Amino acid sequence: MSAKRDVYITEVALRDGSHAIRHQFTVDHVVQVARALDEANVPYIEVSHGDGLAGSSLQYGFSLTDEMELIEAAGSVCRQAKVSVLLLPGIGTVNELKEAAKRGAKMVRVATHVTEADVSAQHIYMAKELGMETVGFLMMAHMAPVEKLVEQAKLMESYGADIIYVTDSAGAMLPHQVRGKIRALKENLDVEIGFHGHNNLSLAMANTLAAIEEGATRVDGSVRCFGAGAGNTQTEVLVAVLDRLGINTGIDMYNMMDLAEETVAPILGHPQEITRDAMILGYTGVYSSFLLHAKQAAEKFQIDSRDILLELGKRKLVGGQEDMIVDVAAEIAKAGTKAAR
Ligand SMILES: CC[C@H](O)CC(=O)C(=O)O
Ligand SMILES: [Mn+2]
Repeated sequence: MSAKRDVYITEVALRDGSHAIRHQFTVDHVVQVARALDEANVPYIEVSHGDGLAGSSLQYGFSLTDEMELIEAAGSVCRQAKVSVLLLPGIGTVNELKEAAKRGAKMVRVATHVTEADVSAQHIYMAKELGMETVGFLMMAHMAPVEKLVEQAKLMESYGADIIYVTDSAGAMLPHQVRGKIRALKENLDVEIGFHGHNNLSLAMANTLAAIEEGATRVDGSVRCFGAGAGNTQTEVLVAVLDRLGINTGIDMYNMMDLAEETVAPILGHPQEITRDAMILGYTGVYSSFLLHAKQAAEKFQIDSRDILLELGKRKLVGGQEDMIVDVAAEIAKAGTKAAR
């Protein structure tokens, strides 16, 4: 396997997939998956609560296992892969970042809403001080026009980020929109550009390819689509498609396929599909991680989860507003009518 990779894939199942199983990863899950990913020569493996370091809470859902234990366990079985963590300033602090670095994390993705990059400065400075590879991760990128995205990305670059990601958190972006955003970042920044997609409109692969064609050299995938909503770009399929395009990821396709089928499928527990709820996430531009919260609220108030999701989209809720999902559900139930479609 050649050492030079054209595109670097970050495998996010052990972090984004946390949303899909209500943050119930065990050390055994993480060890099995991380070891196999490392053997498949995946360069980066992200491990954290789904909402990033310190996400374990009433608001976001409690983790079964302390994420620091999971981070350490992943690092202990990786020979070449680097363990990455996600950090949302305000949820995680520099203290958790330092602890994650101590436990073996080598990369951090400092994630903010697409218009709030200024809150990432302190965490990016600290990550650099800790010697970590540092990524600025601009979430809900569909909500900002290109000029705004560029402005925010430049802020993160000015704080010292090595890489900037366009993050399609809702799986709402269309390929021409991904192209426009990645192209603008390539034209205006000097750092590497990345893309993180969700498959709610069945466009994660197309969007990832569009990003790569425009010059992204960092992309995310989750094995077996093990991520929030309908999941992310399916890593093992992405490896195959990029290989067909002559783009070297350095990752062993057979190893990835075996991992997906034999290890990850049983952990996920159900096939990852574009369900009607997932489709609504992409259609209306709602955070993929809101899916299970909305389903739970729908059950509680005996209403259609699509009505909740549509209303969340209309109100343009962003990460951190999970508590409002129940409020919206209560309002819909009280009104006794379906929210207008
Ligand atoms: C809430 C954090 C979120 O899951 C990060 C991410 O993967 C995304 O925005 O897509
Ligand atoms: Mn995601």
